[in-house]
Amino acid sequence: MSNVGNSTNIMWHDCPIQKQDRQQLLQQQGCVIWLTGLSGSGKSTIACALSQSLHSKGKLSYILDGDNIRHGLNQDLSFRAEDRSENIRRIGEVAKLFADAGVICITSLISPYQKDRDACRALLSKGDFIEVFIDVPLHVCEARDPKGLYKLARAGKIKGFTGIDDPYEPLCSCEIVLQQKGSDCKSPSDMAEEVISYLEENGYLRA
Ligand SMILES: Nc1ncnc2c1ncn2[C@@H]1O[C@H](COP(=O)(O)OS(=O)(=O)O)[C@@H](OP(=O)(O)O)[C@H]1O
Ligand SMILES: Nc1ncnc2c1ncn2[C@@H]1O[C@H](COP(=O)(O)OP(=O)(O)O)[C@@H](O)[C@H]1O
Repeated sequence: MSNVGNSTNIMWHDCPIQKQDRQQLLQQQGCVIWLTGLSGSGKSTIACALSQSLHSKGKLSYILDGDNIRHGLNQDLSFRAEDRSENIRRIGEVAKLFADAGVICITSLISPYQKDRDACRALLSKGDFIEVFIDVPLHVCEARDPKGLYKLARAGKIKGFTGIDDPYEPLCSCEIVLQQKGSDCKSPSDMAEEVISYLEENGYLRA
């Protein structure tokens, strides 16, 4: 019996069918691909391109998108620093369950704080957390502005908007950097293929 947080006298139950058995069934390695970057950097688009490419290869993936999860599980959370941290923590825990199920879980969240991303990495076994920084400069994201949110933030109609009056802490160390700089124009599917190459080279797409 143990105590975890506010839960007392609880006991972990194991099942004879484990992650390895599910991976064998799926012929892949369950893992978390953590996409992070500014609003408008391309997280959702790249997540979809990646999921489509994996699907065409017969690999099971699932996307946890920040905007979508805030429609349900995380609808009680705002964009204050502590709520963003709780958003990341919960999605990190859900992603861990997907990885344990043997699924390639793709998360698509701004996740602006290094310590929150590191805490999610620490939830998983070594190699199961693949951090991907979508390194697109603010001026490019702002020029895209597909939802008109940067315009509203610049006009002071949204307070605490990432990149404008709220921080984004770039990555110290991560597995993959996808850059969109100057004349280096990569399409979302080019970027997704960079991630696929990493997965293939590191054995994630076989049991
Ligand atoms: N204040 C503020 N700052 C940043 N983003 C905002 C804000 N308010 C609303 N939005 C919209 O919420 C989307 C980001 O949600 P996330 O859950 O990914 O954010 S976070 O990781 O908790 O920081 C983000 O989606 P993306 O553009 O896909 O990143 C925005 O559409
Ligand atoms: N590699 C890319 N090159 C050019 N435009 C892109 C690229 N990736 C995404 N976009 C465009 O940028 C905009 C923002 O993309 P989105 O995936 O919604 O970003 P995020 O989820 O990070 O907010 C969309 O209009 C999308 O079509």
